[in-house]
Amino acid sequence: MKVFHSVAEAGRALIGRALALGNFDGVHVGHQALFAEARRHAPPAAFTFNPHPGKVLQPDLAPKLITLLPRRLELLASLGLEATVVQSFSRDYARTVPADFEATLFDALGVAHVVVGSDFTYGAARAGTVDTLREAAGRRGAKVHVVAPVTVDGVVASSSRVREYILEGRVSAACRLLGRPFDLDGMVVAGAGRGRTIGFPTANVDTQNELRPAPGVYAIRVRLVGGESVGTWYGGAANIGIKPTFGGTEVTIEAHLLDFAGDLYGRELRVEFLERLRPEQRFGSVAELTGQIKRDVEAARTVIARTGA
Ligand SMILES: Cc1cc2nc3c(=O)[nH]c(=O)nc-3n(C[C@H](O)[C@H](O)[C@H](O)COP(=O)(O)O)c2cc1C
Ligand SMILES: Nc1ncnc2c1ncn2[C@@H]1O[C@H](COP(=O)(O)OP(=O)(O)O)[C@@H](O)[C@H]1O
Repeated sequence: MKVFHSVAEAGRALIGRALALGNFDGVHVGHQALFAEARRHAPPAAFTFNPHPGKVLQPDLAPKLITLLPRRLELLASLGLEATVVQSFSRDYARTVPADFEATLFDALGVAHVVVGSDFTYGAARAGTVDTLREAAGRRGAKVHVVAPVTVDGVVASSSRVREYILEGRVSAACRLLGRPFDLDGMVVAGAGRGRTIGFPTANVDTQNELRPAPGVYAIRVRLVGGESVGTWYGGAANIGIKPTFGGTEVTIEAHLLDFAGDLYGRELRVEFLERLRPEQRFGSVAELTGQIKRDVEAARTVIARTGA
């Protein structure tokens, strides 16, 4: 997938294409429906903003992102989009009037089809609507396709709903709306070195991702992202929390990989959250904790076998 960091850089590359518009945080099943619709009309491409407009316009209220830009682009590429335009979003850009945004799409980029969700608005004060977009397209012989909200088990797929689920630790519910497990990438850093001594070494994952699941114990899949054995998957059990048994105060994300022995320090991992197993607890002794971790690992094996990981 080609990534253009401005409309000027895209030049004539998107002429006649079907362009899906949105922030696409999380690239959930609703977003995926937009790309599927685009594909029905012409070679598909996406137009998205970075930073997220909320971060620029209301930094204090801005949500934690499900996907940082590199992951968002990776997902868009995996869905078969030919190109994505990443429009840099600023307070200045936010003043773009609807007619100028329309000119960007249909005159500068020259796309033949635009695909949006039914609640799409654009331009300063969100004055542009699906109706004004349709008129602007019609005047140039282009078409607008509006995709109805996608629901899963009666829940409308939305980035804000996915964020809510993740923050509540409801990672299997998030998975249904994302169409894949929620994941985060991070580097393995050193911890207190206690894991090995209790029989469950854990990779401490230092992530840049803004959103993390609520504290608790999870069944996970882990993929090595860079270096040796890239792409290999391991099942695992993760703890997100402060390790109250040891009087910890800082929240860490640690992953015990099943059937793995080796050195992970300095490696990059992708951790996929499959299912929440239980809340984090304070145990009266290390023996009680390790007894419980054994049971967690067995529970994780069952989940992983069921999800076909
Ligand atoms: C599956 C799993 C579940 C865990 N559950 C808890 C827990 O409920 N309470 C707790 O205090 N620590 C829990 N831990 C964290 C362990 O205390 C931690 O892995 C161990 O102390 C090693 O820490 P270190 O990496 O800082 O050396 C869990 C770890 C794993 C892998
Ligand atoms: N099955 C495994 N799962 C996770 N890490 C493992 C595993 N086997 C070996 N390791 C290694 O052990 C390290 C964790 O050991 P641990 O004693 O918990 O130390 P630390 O507290 O520094 O993370 C990992 O970073 C990794 O290099």
